[in-house]
Amino acid sequence: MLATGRYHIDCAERIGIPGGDATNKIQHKPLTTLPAQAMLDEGLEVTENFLPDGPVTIGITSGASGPRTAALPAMEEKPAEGGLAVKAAARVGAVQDKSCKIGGCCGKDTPGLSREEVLERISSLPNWTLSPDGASISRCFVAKNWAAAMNFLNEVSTLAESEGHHPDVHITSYRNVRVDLSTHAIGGLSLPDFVLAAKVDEIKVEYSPKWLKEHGPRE
Ligand SMILES: C[C@H](O)[C@H](O)[C@H]1CNC2=NC(N)=NC(=O)C2=N1
Repeated sequence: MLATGRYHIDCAERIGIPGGDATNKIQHKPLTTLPAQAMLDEGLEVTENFLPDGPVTIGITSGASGPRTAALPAMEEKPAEGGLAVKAAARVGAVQDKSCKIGGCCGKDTPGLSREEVLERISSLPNWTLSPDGASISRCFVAKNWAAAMNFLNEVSTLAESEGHHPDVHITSYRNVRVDLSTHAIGGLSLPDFVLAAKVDEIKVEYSPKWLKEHGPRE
């Protein structure tokens, strides 16, 4: 039995690279790439012909804390047009709900994250805090003025629409900004929340100089 490689993927969509491309490919996270980078689809590699010709035995594990709902479909689905991943992802609700592109799922079947996964992922998002009930993450800051607050939230809005995943946004006292993220469909946190949070952190902010002095520089 030919030994194949071992690949770290976050959802079945990474197999076969959806879009009708049923070739023998896998997009995976090398050990040298940090989870926070992978959440932004950075540092991923595509390995072609990752399965050898002829009969193979594939072992699939969702790992100690990975969601079974993400691994099971990959086991049950027969390879089909568009690759195993597209069929499997459809079972996880990704393809059915095209509006949400991040992580490929935003429906009632969206796998929630375990407490351990939430704590691991939020540790790579220093601007964000976990709600007391563990069901959402928030980012708060004071902007320079109303225009700065609105400019930021307008960019958040454009990002949310392009990703099909939407935060709750607030402006109080004309420039205090708060962004809350959770996955409404499951009433809790899932991968899309952390991916969107990382992308929100890439938006330039004009902070209140006083707030910035009190809270330290923001990257
Ligand atoms: C139909 C629509 O795509 C879905 O309701 C999407 C929209 N944006 C979403 N955003 C968030 N945060 N959670 C969701 O469950 C969600 N679902």
